[in-house]
Amino acid sequence: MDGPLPPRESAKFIAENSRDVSIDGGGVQRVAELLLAKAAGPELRLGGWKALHELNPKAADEAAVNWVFVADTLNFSFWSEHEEHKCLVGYRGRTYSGYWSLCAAINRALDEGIPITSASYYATVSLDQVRHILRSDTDVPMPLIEERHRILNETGKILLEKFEGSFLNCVRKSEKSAQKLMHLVVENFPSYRDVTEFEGKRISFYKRAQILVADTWSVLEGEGDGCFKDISSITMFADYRLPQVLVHLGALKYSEGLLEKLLKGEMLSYGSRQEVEIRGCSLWCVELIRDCLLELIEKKGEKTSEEINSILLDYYLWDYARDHRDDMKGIPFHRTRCIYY
Ligand SMILES: Nc1nc2c(c(CN[C@H]3C=C[C@H](O)[C@@H]3O)cn2[C@@H]2O[C@H](COP(=O)(O)O)[C@@H](O)[C@H]2O)c(=O)[nH]1
Repeated sequence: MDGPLPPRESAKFIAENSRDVSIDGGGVQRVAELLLAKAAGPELRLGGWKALHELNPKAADEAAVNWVFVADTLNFSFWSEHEEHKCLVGYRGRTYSGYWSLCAAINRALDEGIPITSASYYATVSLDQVRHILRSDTDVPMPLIEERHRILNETGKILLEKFEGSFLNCVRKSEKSAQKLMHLVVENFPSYRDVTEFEGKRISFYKRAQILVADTWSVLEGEGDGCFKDISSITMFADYRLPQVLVHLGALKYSEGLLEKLLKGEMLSYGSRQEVEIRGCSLWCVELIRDCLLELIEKKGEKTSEEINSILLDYYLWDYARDHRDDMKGIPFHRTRCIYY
């Protein structure tokens, strides 16, 4: 049986057939202009991954690659029922929420001598140990703890069996192809198979597989094993924050009915029509923003420190969403509880 449509083609197909979500051309242009002002800055460059995020590894060695692998294996579903009542992790004097609470918990475990980034450890780690490692400073635990435990055991066992316990061996098998690495990951690790159906077609987003490739590229600083010749073929990562920020910036629009549903906090199930339209239109929207930005850079002869791709746009927009949480209060994010994003 043929595989699903790749993410970029899936997104184009969804955007062309979407009913409740649409892309606003004027908004796309405005976001591209916002990004143009940053094109030569520190955010829209590969080095930002380390320079702007204190919890990310500073090294570019095997241990750092295995840190990225365990972080992206668990990189899903941090949103809480009530925004003011959520999982928080204190680490080295700062308090972290959401995705960063996961990174803080990983670094806290390593400081405590728990080898959470070693496959030989997490292949057989117990549920109680995972509860301890991911413990929250509030009475709200990190969501889906049981699924995180199951996925750690499953993923650790596969990494030991097929890649001698190190994700760097999987990276090396990709022969510096981002696409090959993405497919190696989804073929070998079931929890990364972010695939569903839309209008009778099998489509894929591969959100965690794509961000894993991107973070591997970033932690290896785009050099050596991380010098992927086709890194610009990786698209933005279809999570629940990017749609929210794209609506906030006016590049994406929801129908009245869908907006009302999201404002009420109703959940959308993984693979439902509206959930797929939100993810697909967001992905396609970022592709259009990238095309528009590259045109503007060309026209203005703007100098950029390196090639701008969808990964760097995604990272920037995700950080932007983090830094503008209050401005975005009125814009709901869609609530889907799943292990894929
Ligand atoms: N599109 C996209 N989605 C991303 C990331 C990240 C973090 N990665 C980079 C960030 C800094 C470093 O550079 C990392 O490389 C997490 N997420 C998703 O967001 C959600 C969590 O959100 P909140 O509840 O607010 O923490 C959840 O679905 C999570 O999977 C990204 O970069 N892009």
